[in-house]
Amino acid sequence: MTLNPNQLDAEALYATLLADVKAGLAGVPDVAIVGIHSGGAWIAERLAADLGLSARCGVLDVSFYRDDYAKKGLPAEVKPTNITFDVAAANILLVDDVLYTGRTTRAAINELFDYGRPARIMLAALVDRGERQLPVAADFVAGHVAVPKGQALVLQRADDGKFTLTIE
Ligand SMILES: O=P(O)(O)OC[C@H]1O[C@H](OP(=O)(O)OP(=O)(O)O)[C@H](O)[C@@H]1O
Ligand SMILES: O=c1cc[nH]c(=O)[nH]1
Repeated sequence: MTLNPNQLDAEALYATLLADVKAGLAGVPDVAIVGIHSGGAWIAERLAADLGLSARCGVLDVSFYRDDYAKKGLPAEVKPTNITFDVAAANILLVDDVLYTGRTTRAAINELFDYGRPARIMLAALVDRGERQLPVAADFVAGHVAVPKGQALVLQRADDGKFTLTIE
């Protein structure tokens, strides 16, 4: 679905993503969910709770795995990666809020492989803004939106856990 950038309903998008993921993962064994810090981790946490998989939910901070790490160094805040399930042979749903160039996905896959050899990695994103620089595609995506270069899609989580998505 192509979205109007002025009318982004993050809660409706989340509901769509949840339904798609639920259908797509039906019958898949050894599923684990991993979110990319920070927006992807919030979505992963909520998907895991809604799918009864909270015990197999992890978080990745890809800062050390970015392809521009040598040039840019670390951001002010780096959250620890936390993977407590066995990655080897798991069917992993990697979750991010926004899919853009694909470089964050590449970094996350590299990091995951340092934990073991998964059976499969699938990718879920709340929104896809196109403009890929790497051959990356999401298995599950709730909507597509065109955003001018230089602007960012920003996901926020309120105290009640609800999501909002804005262009800044
Ligand atoms: O496909 P890409 O071009 O890599 O872009 C997607 C990533 O960019 C944003 O993260 P950002 O690096 O802005 O960090 P944040 O999640 O902490 O805002 C977004 O949350 C994705 O993780
Ligand atoms: O590795 C990465 C991840 C996100 N963005 C980049 O430019 N590089």
